[in-house]
Amino acid sequence: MGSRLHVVNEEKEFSSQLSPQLGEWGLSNAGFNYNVVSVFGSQSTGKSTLLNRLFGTTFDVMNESQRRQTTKGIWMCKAKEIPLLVMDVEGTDGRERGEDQDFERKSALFSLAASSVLLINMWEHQVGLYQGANMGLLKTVMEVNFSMFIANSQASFPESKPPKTLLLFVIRDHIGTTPLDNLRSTLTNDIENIWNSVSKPEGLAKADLSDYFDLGFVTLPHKLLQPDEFDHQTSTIRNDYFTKSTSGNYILKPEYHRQIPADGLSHYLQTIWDKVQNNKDLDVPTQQELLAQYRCDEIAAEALKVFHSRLIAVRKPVEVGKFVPELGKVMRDSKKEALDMFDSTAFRYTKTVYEKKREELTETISTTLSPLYINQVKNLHKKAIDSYKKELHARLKSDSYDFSNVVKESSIHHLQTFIDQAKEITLAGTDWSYIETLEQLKVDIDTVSADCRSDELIKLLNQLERSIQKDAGEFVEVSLNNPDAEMWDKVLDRFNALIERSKTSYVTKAKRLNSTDQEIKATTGSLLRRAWISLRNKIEEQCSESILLFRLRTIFEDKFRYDDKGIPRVWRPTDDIEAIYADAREYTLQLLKLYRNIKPQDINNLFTYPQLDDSVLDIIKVSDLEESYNYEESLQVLGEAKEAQLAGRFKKDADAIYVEAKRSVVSSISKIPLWFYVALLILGWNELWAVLSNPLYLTLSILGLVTAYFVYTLNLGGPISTILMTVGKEVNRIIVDKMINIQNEARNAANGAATPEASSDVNKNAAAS
Ligand SMILES: Nc1nc2c(ncn2[C@@H]2O[C@H](COP(=O)(O)OP(=O)(O)OP(=O)(O)O)[C@@H](O)[C@H]2O)c(=O)[nH]1
Repeated sequence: MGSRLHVVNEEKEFSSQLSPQLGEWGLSNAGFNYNVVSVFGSQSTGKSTLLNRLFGTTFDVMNESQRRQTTKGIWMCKAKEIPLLVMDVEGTDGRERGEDQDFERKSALFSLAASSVLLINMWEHQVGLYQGANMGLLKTVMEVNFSMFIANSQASFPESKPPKTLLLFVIRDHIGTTPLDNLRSTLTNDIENIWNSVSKPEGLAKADLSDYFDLGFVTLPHKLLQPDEFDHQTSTIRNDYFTKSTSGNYILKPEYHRQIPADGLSHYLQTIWDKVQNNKDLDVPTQQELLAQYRCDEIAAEALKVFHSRLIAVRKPVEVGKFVPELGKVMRDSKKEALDMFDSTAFRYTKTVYEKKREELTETISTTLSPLYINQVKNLHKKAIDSYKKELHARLKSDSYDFSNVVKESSIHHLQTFIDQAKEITLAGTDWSYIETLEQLKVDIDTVSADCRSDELIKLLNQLERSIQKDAGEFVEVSLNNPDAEMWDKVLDRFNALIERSKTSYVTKAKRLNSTDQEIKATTGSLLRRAWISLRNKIEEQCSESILLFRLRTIFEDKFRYDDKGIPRVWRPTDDIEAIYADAREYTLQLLKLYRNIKPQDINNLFTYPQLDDSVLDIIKVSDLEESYNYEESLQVLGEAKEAQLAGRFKKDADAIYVEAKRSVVSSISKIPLWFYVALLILGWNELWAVLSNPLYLTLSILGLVTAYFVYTLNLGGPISTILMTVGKEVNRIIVDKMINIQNEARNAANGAATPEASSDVNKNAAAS
């Protein structure tokens, strides 16, 4: 607390340390709960001594032996235990500054702008003397008071009066011979005279001194001659005038306060000094307003900084399309926190400025939050649509549902949820609106419902188409495998019945999906077209070349190889194979003609479907195949060329079967006649009897017959002959080798003395041969 600050130094420069110093003194957040006191008086009149005694400050006191000026510029120190800033101003008539009277005036202006109390320090013997009693300085103070506080007061302080200043005269070395009352009256008289001589602004010519200044007078005994009394008196003044607010003499009254909040004091004094220093008009109310603007901006900036930091966590997710449930709370809390922070300090500044700046801050906050709101509303919209889709699909999966009810319930629920959540993030006092998005959501929900219904219809159509395909596949195959004149009647009859069932089922389900009659009509038409295409595909499949050829061949064989009773024919030479063959072939070729066209006997069985037109295409999408399908063309199954080709191939197959039949007759004719066996028995009777009567021959014969039987029945003829052939070859090879060896040995024996080489050559030649 003992530290002091050279607020304005000898070079008339304002200190940059005032703001931190105020913080050190614990006054930054004091608001209006502080005061400023300045002391004026001639040089070396004990001003610093007085301040140190009164307020416990640490201003330099002149060294008795040197008698040199100690206070240069303006010093500031905080009073001990009182929220009071004390300014020690360089003494008037400063000898060191010589003719620089300008500083006096500047310091007076500066002190008056900040201080609620001006202490005028003077010796008792100076009372009544114009120069010594600083009367010149007082005149300056009174004059500048007008220009500083009053000139624009109507503009700046429309409701309030300009602040008053207390001039407290401290009469030093008061011996007591002249009572204080006399001194007071002399000084009051002098001051009144000065007041009267001061040129006053227009309209204030008759203004009273007491409207702007209060006067106070205290005396102090000689410090050196009456030290105890001096101490006692300074202590009394400190308590009564500056400490005890309940005391009758207490002078730190609110009416003297300059209404500069402590947090803005540094900037305010700096500006004041700059104006004073540059000899510019010093209009305190304007300065206060400027200060208010400056400080309110500063406070708002600090509040906004904190405000932005609160939004970091939610900003990104909201921007990337994520729904942030706590956004409403975060926005409300951060806005309130910022405004509270602003209010807590800024409310002390000029009301109009404060209110305007608060409005600006509110606007900035709203502008910052607005994109978050807009994004969050978009996210809500997306969330509502996604959730609506999911719910709709889930509910439509259940076996029994009423589409219109499901849509109604679900859409009301989602719209209400959207409204509730959008309301929750709509901050009071803003013109934010979610109505446009709500309207869009309604449209989108309707679109989703329509899409969903359309999907369900398509799903239904697909299911029925598959079911028709399966059922049609079975009866088409059965009917086409047994061709007769009523083949197509059977197919179409079954198909019509199937379509009738499917149509009834479809219409029932489509009505549950809330489809309109038009939609049902259009989609039923599509179902019929698709069903016909499926049937036609199945017919195509069953009339493919291979299947049809196989079928013709089967029909032919049935007719050719089996008689009318269905018994297989064993061809005899007496049979008229050619006629049977021609008959069967003609019969089959006639049946082939049935496959040419889908042509029922009963014309009523002919299936038709509604044609596609634009009104249908407006309602449903159809495949290209369905759109371009030609019903008339689809009635033709086999083209002429294909039929001729099939007939040709069939004839070849039939011919082959015919030739086979013919061959079987020829082979049966070429068998050994019976009489040959009778002749053989008569001629070979003796040999047969010889075998039968001899047990050995009989046994061998039976064994031979049994073996032959098994070889024949098990079809072992081939393998056995292969084995026998192989064995024969092997035996042949061994015999040849043996014979060569024997020949070589015989030749060696005949030659006698043949050489080993010659012998070897012979062997090689023999081997080679
Ligand atoms: N006669 C007398 N002398 C005093 C009194 N108080 C202080 N002094 C002396 O006056 C001299 C100047 O005291 P300062 O307190 O330095 O006076 P100042 O007005 O602050 O001086 P500057 O800052 O240089 O203008 C010192 O030598 C003090 O001892 C007093 O009440 N009576």
